[in-house]
Formats: sequence, structure tokens, C-alpha cells
Amino acid sequence: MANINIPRLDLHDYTHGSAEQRHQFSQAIGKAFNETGFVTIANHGMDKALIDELYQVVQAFFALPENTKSKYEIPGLAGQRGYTSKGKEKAKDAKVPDLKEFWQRGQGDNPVVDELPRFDQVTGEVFRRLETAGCALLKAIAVYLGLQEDYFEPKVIQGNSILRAIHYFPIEDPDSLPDDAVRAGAHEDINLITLLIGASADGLEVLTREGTWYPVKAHGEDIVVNVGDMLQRLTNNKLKSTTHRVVNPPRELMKTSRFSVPFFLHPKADMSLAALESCIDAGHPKAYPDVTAGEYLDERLREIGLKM
Ligand SMILES: O=C(O)CCC(=O)C(=O)O
Ligand SMILES: [Fe+2]
Repeated sequence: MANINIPRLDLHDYTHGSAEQRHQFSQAIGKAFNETGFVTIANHGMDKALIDELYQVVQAFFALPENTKSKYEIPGLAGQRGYTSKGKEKAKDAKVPDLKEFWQRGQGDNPVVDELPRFDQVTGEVFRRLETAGCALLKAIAVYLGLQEDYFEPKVIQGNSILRAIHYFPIEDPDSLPDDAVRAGAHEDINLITLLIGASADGLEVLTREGTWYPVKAHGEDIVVNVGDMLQRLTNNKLKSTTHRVVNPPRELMKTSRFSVPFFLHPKADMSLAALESCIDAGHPKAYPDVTAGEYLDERLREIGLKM
């Protein structure tokens, strides 16, 4: 049995609970983020009807003809808004691109999909709900870190968060795949925390400290939440940005699609990622040079092939 702690936590305990429940929630998420970097979350503020409609519009978008989707692939935006076609993004150290295409939505103006009247509204609603859930989670994390509860709030509201709808397309001819081509190569997320809808479908795996891969499964409508590199840097490695990947399905399911919708919670570009004083001591000397979130994001987008 792999030594791994991915607890299921109820966000309602933090947002509406007693002082004791709030304290327990902060300690549980902090402990899991310190050990494994992953939790699953119930009562995150999105009901089943919203998630079902999200899947409907996302599936309808990716089912559009290639030349329709490519109208929404906008040069110069590093994939940060609109559509990114197959073969564009790869994990930092991977030789071949991931087997996926995706859509990204951020703050401010976003391209509107003319063919799908509900797409903009539904993805916008999901963005707002996940931003709200993310802010509540960051409050609980701030408390665990001994910071003011609202430490992160002004840094992330109107920040660079991204909602990404991913289609891992069917693999029609498995024999023609390059050996190391996978749905999502092993990677760490760049941002502060990631909130993921859709990990109820098989494929997501986390790398354990023993070096083995462990499947992540969420209950029903629960979401998966994990630490990204920005939060790991800020906390001088106290909270762990754990390596994860999405593996290809078994051969009999190769011709099926997989969909997932991660929300990458990013701060504003000017947030300093310099290690918190409370996370530095003799046993934990400062591990990273000081950078801002904007500088760090630029460096990482170049590494994954989205920015030139
Ligand atoms: O599709 C998934 O389950 C995970 C996706 C992921 O790790 C990512 O996009 O960073
Ligand atoms: Fe990821």
C-alpha cells in the first residue's frame, strides 16, 4: 500500500462550520498539502446540474469541426484565451506533446463561441464558482500557515486565474503513437492551487514519495484540489507541488474521449513569491530566489511550449 494521504474534506465545514470545524478543516488541508499535495473536496459550491451542463457545452465545443475550432485559436496569446489545438502543449521535460486539445478562459475579455449560445455563460459561471471556492480554500491554508485569514484575497481577486476545459481525444491508431506519447505527461502545476472537475474519470495519477504512481479518484461530483509550484515556492517547500500525469486508457478504451476541467488559481503578476518568513528556519533554509508571480509564469510558459 502506497504511503499517501488524499483526504476527502467538506468545504462547508470551513465556510459555515463552528470554530472547531473550521480549525479542523485548516489543519487537515494543511497536513495533506504538506504530505501529499492533494485533497478531494465536497460541497464546493457547484451543483450537479451546473457540472452536467458544463460537460454538455464542453463536449459540444470539441465536437465542432477543426476549422470552426481554429477560428478561436488566437495567435500571440500563448494559449491563455480561447482554443489550443492538438500537439501544442507538452510537459516541461517531455519530448512529445500531450494527447489533448483545450479551451482557456480568464479574467476580462474572452472569445465567445458563436456556434454555442450557452458556452460563454456556463464556463463563466463555473469560473466564478471555482474562484469563490478557491478563495475559501486559500483562507483555510492561510490559517494553517499562521497568516491572516485574508492574506491571499487581495493578491488573487482579479488575478491571472485560468479555467481550462480539456479534451483528451480518442486514440484511433494506438500502434502509430510515439512510445512516450501520453494524455498529460508528468508535470507540476505552475499556479498557487488547482481545482479540478472531472477526475472521477480514470487516468489521473500522482507520484508518491516512494516513486510509484497512485490513481486519484474523486467521489461523484467532488473536485480534486492540489498545490502548484507558486504555493510550494511561497511556503519554501512546506506545501508540496506533487508531480502528476494523465495516463492513456487501456487498449479497449483507446477510442474514447476523456474530459476534465481544471481551474488554475493564479495571483496577480506583481505578487511576490519570496518565501514566507514563517517557513524559513535552520532546518529549512531558503530554497528559491525571490521572483514575482508574473516573472515565474513567463518562464514556465516558455518551458511548456506555449510562449515563444
Ligand atoms: O485531466 C486531469 O485529470 C488533470 C489535468 C492536469 O493535471 C493539468 O491540466 O494540469
Ligand atoms: Fe496538472
